[in-house]
Amino acid sequence: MSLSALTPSSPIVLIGAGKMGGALLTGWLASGLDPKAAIVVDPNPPEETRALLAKHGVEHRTSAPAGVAARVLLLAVKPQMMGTALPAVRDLIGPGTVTVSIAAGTTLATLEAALGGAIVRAMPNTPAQVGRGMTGAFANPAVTAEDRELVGALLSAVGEFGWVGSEGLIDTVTAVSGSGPAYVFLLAEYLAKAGVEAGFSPEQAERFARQTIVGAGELLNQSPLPADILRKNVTSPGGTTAAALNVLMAEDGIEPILTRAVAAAKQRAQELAG
Ligand SMILES: NC(=O)C1=CN([C@@H]2O[C@H](COP(=O)(O)OP(=O)(O)OC[C@H]3O[C@@H](n4cnc5c(N)ncnc54)[C@H](OP(=O)(O)O)[C@@H]3O)[C@@H](O)[C@H]2O)C=CC1
Ligand SMILES: O=C(O)[C@@H]1CCC=N1
Repeated sequence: MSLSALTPSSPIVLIGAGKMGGALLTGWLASGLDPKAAIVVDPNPPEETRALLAKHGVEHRTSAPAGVAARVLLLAVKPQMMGTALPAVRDLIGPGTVTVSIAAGTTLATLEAALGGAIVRAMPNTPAQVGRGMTGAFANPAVTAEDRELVGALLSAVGEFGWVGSEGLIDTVTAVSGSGPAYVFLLAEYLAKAGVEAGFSPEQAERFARQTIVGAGELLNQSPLPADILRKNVTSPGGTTAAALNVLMAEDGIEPILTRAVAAAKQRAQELAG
């Protein structure tokens, strides 16, 4: 099913159009969503979203409109705002509505108690802003095959998309790919800092570190080889990379740290569930 299933009388209503909501809307519009088939509800959208709404003529409301039954209700507010947001959007739900929440931690049980009906929990990430996201999703039993197709089309509009087999795995998606871009950006920051230590100017360090992450990511993207082989291809026996990897792959190196970081993110997702 394509986004043409969404029409002015059967619209998608986006609640919260900040970083993620704005990225999703950008992808939908680029994938052919009729701007008249979208309504955005956000009391205070950021400047980029305001420009996007103005450019495409998408209807913007500061609170949920009356008399609208959404085909898709997409919740993209912070988990901490859900308590306020959920009662305010209940009237947007009709018999054919599928609700999609991208909030970290907010459970299907919470969403079902507040809204009922067909509900999907999804977890995208910020590379969705450039159409290179990774999104995982899990649906409750009320979600129909048609809903799944439509939700899949919406989430595929900003990158890769896949259903996961249990709700618990959404917290794993959150910890690995939802938060994951931050881990990669931190690596870019620290590589640049280490470059300064090793003699670069800050500008040089930023350029060489950034392009290394970009280039390695693109090689990983284009190559059929798995990450460990690509790593080994950089590593000459007895060479410079081996010297660095001896540090990074030591017992107290990057693996236990990353494992702890992902576990901490997953635990926080579970805490956000309340
Ligand atoms: N950022 C990320 O990397 C990812 C975030 N997520 C999830 O996406 C959700 C949104 O995150 P993000 O886009 O980063 O957050 P943002 O703060 O950028 O966007 C949320 C937007 O919703 C607005 N808002 C607040 N309350 C309401 C309301 N009651 N009704 C409508 N709009 C409201 C906010 O306005 P105001 O600023 O005035 O509060 C803001 O414009 C979160 O639940 C997060 O867990 C999921 C994947 C990745
Ligand atoms: O930090 C967070 O809670 C959100 C969810 C995944 C990425 N950002």
